[in-house]
Amino acid sequence: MGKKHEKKTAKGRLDKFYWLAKEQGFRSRAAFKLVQLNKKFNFLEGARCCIDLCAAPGGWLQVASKYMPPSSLIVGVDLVPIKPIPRCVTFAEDINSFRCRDQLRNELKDWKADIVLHDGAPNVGTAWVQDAYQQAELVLASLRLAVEFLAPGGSFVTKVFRSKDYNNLLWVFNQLFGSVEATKPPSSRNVSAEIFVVCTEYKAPKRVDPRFLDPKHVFKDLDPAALRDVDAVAAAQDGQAEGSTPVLPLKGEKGASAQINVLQPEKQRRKREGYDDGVHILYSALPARKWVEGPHAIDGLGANNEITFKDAADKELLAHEKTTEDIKACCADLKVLGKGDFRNLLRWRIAMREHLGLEAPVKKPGESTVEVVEEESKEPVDSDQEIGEELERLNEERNKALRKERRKRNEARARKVLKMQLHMNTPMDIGQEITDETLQGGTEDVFDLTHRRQSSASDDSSEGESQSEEDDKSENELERLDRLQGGLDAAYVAYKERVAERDAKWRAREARKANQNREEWNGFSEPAQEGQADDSEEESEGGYDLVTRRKMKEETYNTDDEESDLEDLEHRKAVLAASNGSREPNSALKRKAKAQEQDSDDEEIETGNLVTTLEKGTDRQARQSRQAAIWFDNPLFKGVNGLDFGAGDHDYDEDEEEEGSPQEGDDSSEEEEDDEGGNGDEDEEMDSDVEVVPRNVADEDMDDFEGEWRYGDEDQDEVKRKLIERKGLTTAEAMTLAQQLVNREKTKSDLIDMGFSKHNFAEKTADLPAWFLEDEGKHYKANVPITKEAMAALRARQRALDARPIKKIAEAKARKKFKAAQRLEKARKKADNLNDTVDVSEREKAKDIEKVLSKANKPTKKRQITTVVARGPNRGLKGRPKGVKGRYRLVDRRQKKEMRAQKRRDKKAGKKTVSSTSQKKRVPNGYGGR
Ligand SMILES: C[S@@+](CC[C@H](N)C(=O)[O-])C[C@H]1O[C@@H](n2cnc3c(N)ncnc32)[C@H](O)[C@@H]1O
Repeated sequence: MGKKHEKKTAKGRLDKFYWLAKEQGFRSRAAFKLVQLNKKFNFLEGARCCIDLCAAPGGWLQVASKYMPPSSLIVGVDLVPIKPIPRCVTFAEDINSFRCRDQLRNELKDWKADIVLHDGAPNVGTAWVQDAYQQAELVLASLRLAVEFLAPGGSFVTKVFRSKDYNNLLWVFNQLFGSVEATKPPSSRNVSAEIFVVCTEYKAPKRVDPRFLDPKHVFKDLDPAALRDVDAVAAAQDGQAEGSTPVLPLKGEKGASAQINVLQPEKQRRKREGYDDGVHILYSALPARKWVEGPHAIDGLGANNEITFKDAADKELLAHEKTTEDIKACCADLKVLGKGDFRNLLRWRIAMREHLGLEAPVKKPGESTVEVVEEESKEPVDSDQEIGEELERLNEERNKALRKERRKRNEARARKVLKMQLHMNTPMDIGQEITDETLQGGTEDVFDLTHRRQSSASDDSSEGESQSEEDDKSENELERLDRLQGGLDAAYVAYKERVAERDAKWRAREARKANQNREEWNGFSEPAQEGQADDSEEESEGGYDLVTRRKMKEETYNTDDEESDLEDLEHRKAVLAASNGSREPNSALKRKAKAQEQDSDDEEIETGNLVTTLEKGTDRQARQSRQAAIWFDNPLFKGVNGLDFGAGDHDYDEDEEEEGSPQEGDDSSEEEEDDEGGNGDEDEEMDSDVEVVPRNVADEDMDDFEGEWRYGDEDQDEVKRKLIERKGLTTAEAMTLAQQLVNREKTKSDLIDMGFSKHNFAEKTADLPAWFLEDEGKHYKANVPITKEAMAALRARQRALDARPIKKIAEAKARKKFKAAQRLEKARKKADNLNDTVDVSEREKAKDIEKVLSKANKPTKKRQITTVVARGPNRGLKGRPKGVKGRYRLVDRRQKKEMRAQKRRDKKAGKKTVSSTSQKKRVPNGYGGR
């Protein structure tokens, strides 16, 4: 797919910068153009006052506000109102109007602007030349304002289209600014003819010649050839005193403009030269005789609006038999003719020339009519070849249309298959009942009623309809291929189901799910008990199965309500039916289908996937309502607001609409994305890349906060940072990139560039089967190279993590450290006190301090607990036993023996002696230290 084609589609427009703008909260992708221009020229950082002309939706304003110092004045103006942007003043006005100038004066007061920005694009989409001219005029209007409001030395940044006026504009810029540089930032699409001109060092002349700012003068009277001549420009400037008007070079003789070659209009389009010089008249007529006799046949057709038959000489031609009504009509308005018409006119001209004796008829072998090659125009007109070409073109167009339609159908089918995989759809939707048969190798779609009708109809058709029959055939063939594709997809889904079902884990999961459903829908069993023939069975099935069964009994089970959970069950059944069916021989399948046609409704339900529904729209709606009524019949729903079936449906639609609905002016829907700043369609070459970025609902909410500034949201950065801090760089790829960033092997923009690759924008839906997409999803990924060092770093980090002590140990260590610090602090205070005592000699003081400090450094001794056996005088003792100091524990004899034995055993086993404190807990008889 060529780039140009890509660009035409909405998807082609949503490129890297569109997504970046969305991600970074810019209102349009155009914001990146200013970011990139500023990166190159650095005009925003030092500016205190900025005027943004044609600023809607406000991407440039956001950038200006981000890069300019906090207290700067930023004023934005556009034809359409701009949603408020923090730190920016905006108003809606035409930049050509005096009101705009007055309002700018009002906002700026006595300030002068350091920078004037202009990214304006007129409401384009007409002819290229007109669009280009309007753009050039808009540039001049912005220059007019820049000249009025810019401070000396200020900058003017403007968008210009590469048209014939481009050089003229550049010449004017050069007169007013010290430095003028044209550049195309990377974010500006290559297909767009726009280019940005950055003019710096404004000369601020005391008086500017009004002709500089007058489009009539700048674009019409300036000779581009002279402007390109540097010497001429220099000479023009040399002659000027500062502040006075430079002499504008006079326009030289205009050469004859290239006429539009009516037989090759597409070539003309590619020539972006803007206006032909000297073309001021909109309408011109050419007398028929003059055209026939003249040398420039093709040019005559391109340059004129009409061929007239006013004079007697012309009337002679008008009376000629070859001057048919068709020819007359063609001559009446040349501007509406196509290639074929022009060819007819040229043939008529040759005939007239022969009639007038200006050309001798030239006989070609095997041809009765004579075609004269027109020497003057150097345009040989070979009718056979041309007609052949024309036919070829028409065929090509038709094939293209067919291909497009087919692609659309395939896309729709792919979406349905996807929905089916997500259990959002029924296999009926993709015609699975038909494709199963097709998969068996059958050439006929036996169960396709429409096909049968078509084939029987074709039997009756007459010979005269053979062409339409052929068309039908090719259509049928396409449909058959589509169905075959659909069948393959369905078979793939069935295969996946089978594989999954073989997996024990999957079965367990499904069982759990089924149980949940039953629990959830048990409520349905209650009404079902009312006199149903197969009550017991239904009870044992639970709510879900029950409601399904009831539905099946009521009518054909063929809903396409995508939201319905009921379809899950149907889908499973259909998939299983498909997988079983695919194993049946072809004839058996046909027999089965015939039998089904005769079967009762109930049986149809069981195998109903093979029958095309004949329901009308209203019946279907009524049935769906009944289904919904049964569903919401469940007492579980009682008292739940908004679960009225109809209302629920409506709500859903509304939600969908809201999501898809365009928001306000600057916030766009898909349609708006194709517009330039919401100003209607624009010619692709004129595209100025203002892809307005739609905003999330969350973003809108954020805006509701007063003074909330979404761009560069600190909180978001903080959240991201914390996430990385918490999770760390866990993959070798991330580690590699991080290292490359640190080592300056890669820059931030390199990383952003790497993030956008073919993997982001590959068309993955068109014409591709589901199994392929799934496989692609797994394997079609960007392969980011990793380095040895990154792997080593990750491993080292993992080892360090593994070696980390457990939490309790870490806590104990921290406690120990804390206590040591406390001891030291205490000792320090003591030492200070000692130092302050006056009646002690220095030597003694030093000795005491040393003692205190050494004591503090010693680990504290564990307090000794003396164990005292309660016998003899100590038996039944109340109070402290005699001769025992410090803490003591009174135990009986047996306990003391047990403790000793335990110590011995522990020593033998090499265990640490059980501390007296922990031992204390084990005292069985409740004795404890006092
Ligand atoms: C390409 S958009 C500007 C995008 C803007 N720089 C941004 O970053 O969001 C062009 C804008 O020019 C505006 N425009 C065109 N003609 C205008 C005029 N005569 N006066 C004011 N604005 C004009 C359009 O309304 C449109 O919003």
